[in-house]
Amino acid sequence: MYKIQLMDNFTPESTRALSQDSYFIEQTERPNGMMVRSSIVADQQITRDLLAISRVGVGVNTINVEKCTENGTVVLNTPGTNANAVKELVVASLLIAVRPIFTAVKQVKELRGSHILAESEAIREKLIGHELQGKTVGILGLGSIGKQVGRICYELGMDVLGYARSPHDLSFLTQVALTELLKQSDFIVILLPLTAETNHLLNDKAFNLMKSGTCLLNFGRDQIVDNQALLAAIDQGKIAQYITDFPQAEFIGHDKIIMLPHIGGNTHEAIKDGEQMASRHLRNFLLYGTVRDSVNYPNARLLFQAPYRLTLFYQDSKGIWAEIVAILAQYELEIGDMSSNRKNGNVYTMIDLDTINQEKIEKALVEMTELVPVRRVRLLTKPVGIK
Ligand SMILES: NC(=O)C1=CN([C@@H]2O[C@H](COP(=O)(O)OP(=O)(O)OC[C@H]3O[C@@H](n4cnc5c(N)ncnc54)[C@H](O)[C@@H]3O)[C@@H](O)[C@H]2O)C=CC1
Ligand SMILES: O=C(O)C(=O)COP(=O)(O)O
Repeated sequence: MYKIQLMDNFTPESTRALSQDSYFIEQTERPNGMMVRSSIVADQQITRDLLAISRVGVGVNTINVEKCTENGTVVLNTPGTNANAVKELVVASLLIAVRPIFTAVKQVKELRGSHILAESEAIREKLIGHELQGKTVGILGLGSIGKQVGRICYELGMDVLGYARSPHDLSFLTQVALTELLKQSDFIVILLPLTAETNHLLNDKAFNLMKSGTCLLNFGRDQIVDNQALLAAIDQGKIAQYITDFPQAEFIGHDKIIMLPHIGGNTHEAIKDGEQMASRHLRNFLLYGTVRDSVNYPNARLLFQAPYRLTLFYQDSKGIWAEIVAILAQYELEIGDMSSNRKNGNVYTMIDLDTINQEKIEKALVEMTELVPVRRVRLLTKPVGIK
């Protein structure tokens, strides 16, 4: 039985994949698996018992991934499940940026009397907007969301620039260096994760490169923008409008800043898809050792044909594999089938075993766990019902 802790409110249907036969959902201080949406996972919650954290959503800045990696805890997420939701809100925000929609609705609400049509005709003069067509939009981050936003902006008739670390072959946008994107764009949309590299990526230097009157949209994370530099850029006229999905105290009441309460991925469709994918990922890792969509483990899949499976997660260091093989040989554990994959200096290996001797496997597990580069060793038994 694996103990699963649900860190946020999840619908019963979405956690159906966590079958009651193999899982026990409870609030416990030492769970083996965690399902989390936006709650912060505290460092002390990353205990030795914690095998996996499954994030419903994409950003993992609320989880200490480095600590999880050292602890051998896999961190899984659900890329793509909320991409359409964010894309649609970015389009709405671009339209809000060019058309005085809120002011228009407010002014019409204030109209009274039988001449409402004539009166609304009269207020139109001060409600003239702009069009997106023909303007240049620069997209920072060409992942699941960035690509979708790029495509729809192209379909809206915009010239689309994109910034990414590696080359992408996307017919609807031109990939450029960051400085070029900042210089040429009328609209800049942040769709990057928060990392050490992207923290305050938009600082004084970046704002100085921008055109006067640029409109900035932030759907990535708050800290990608240096707030003080942004306020100065607004004062200098570099930024005409800032629309962010991450409210900040220092922006309250600012007439050039629109704040949304982190609702980019907040649709019933995206939440349902994300929860289902996260619970499937968690179940497949706990039961079969399968890894899909992890930020710290490499992807790994192996048909579970033998009765037993050994999984090892270890630092990729010289001689480690020879040491593991020596332990297998010493305790007469014969490799049936195996898979081994690398990511960011770590290796994840699954070894299927046809037969084990209980006493010997226990000793082998202890010795493997004691190898310095090894972060996590697990012995899985083929679940009943799997052919
Ligand atoms: N406002 C909201 O509700 C939501 C916000 N997000 C945010 O948007 C981010 C992106 O989401 P997805 O597109 O789904 O993720 P993704 O993982 O598909 O894409 C992220 C992209 O950013 C790129 N990237 C990372 N560091 C970079 C750097 N230093 N320079 C250039 N490119 C870099 C990656 O290579 C990847 O292509 C998430 O990490 C999250 O912070 C995501 C979903 C909802
Ligand atoms: O997926 C992400 O990174 C998001 O920002 C969406 O977060 P949420 O799942 O809505 O708390």
